[in-house]
Amino acid sequence: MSHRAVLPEPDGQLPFPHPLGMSPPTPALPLKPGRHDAGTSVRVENLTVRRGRMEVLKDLSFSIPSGHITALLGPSGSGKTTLIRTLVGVQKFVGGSIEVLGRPAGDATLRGEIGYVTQAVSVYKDLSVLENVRYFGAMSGCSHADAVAAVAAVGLAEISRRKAGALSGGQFSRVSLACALVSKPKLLVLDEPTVGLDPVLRADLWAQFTAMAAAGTTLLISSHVMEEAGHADTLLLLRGGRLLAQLTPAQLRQRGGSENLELAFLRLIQADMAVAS
Ligand SMILES: Nc1ncnc2c1ncn2[C@@H]1O[C@H](COP(=O)(O)OP(=O)(O)OP(=O)(O)O)[C@@H](O)[C@H]1O
Repeated sequence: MSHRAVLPEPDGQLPFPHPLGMSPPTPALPLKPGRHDAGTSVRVENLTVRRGRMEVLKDLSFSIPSGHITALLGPSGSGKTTLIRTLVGVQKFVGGSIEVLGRPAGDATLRGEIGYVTQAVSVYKDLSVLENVRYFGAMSGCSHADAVAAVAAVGLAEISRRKAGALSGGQFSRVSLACALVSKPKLLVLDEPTVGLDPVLRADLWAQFTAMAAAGTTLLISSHVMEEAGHADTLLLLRGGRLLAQLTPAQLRQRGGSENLELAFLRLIQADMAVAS
């Protein structure tokens, strides 16, 4: 279903959430060597999104390089989820253009190529880990072996027959990740995947994301945790619906004058506020 063919809800949301999955060229960023770089996966140009009466994204332009990890960071309410929803094609936009993997956001042909893990985990509690992953995999024509591999990739092989309802919070959210991974998406979009996870699990997940990027997957990951930004190749910093900067963690440390990414981001925000006032 094309983005334009779907009637939006009054606040601009599309009437169904489906797991879908774009720009002036981004200034050249010094990305880590050795990663795939087949070009650009997402191009966004002058994107404006309204929810209700509020303009929640204002004239954003950026691009996301293929085969790299891009972290989307910003204070609560800055528009991270809205941006993700727009990229995957479930949120209407009122201005600008978005191209995902060379097609308009929301294009039906993108369905099998984008994995989207929402903040609210959508997993069936009365199905086992493997059954959940097989169910979501079946929608994209994946085999049993694909499902087994996805369960193993998130470290749940040993408990693959356990009901999802009987898992810990961290295990539960990894089932959701396996459901998104099973179809081997080219673009994986994760909305705050590490919320509520302990530091060990968080580190495990980031190691998996890094391995996926090395294998050629493009990842867009939103997070509140600035510490995690250090694992990403590129950072998109949002504030109040505007793109404050797109830069590497090293560039953020340099611009913010601190090795501590949280402090460096805070200084960028303060500088932005000073300019605005
Ligand atoms: N359904 C909605 N209708 C109207 N406004 C909304 C709706 N959902 C979100 N908003 C508003 O849009 C803005 C951006 O919200 P969004 O959820 O994208 O931010 P966020 O950065 O993801 O926040 P958080 O980190 O807290 O999840 C906020 O001001 C929010 O109040």
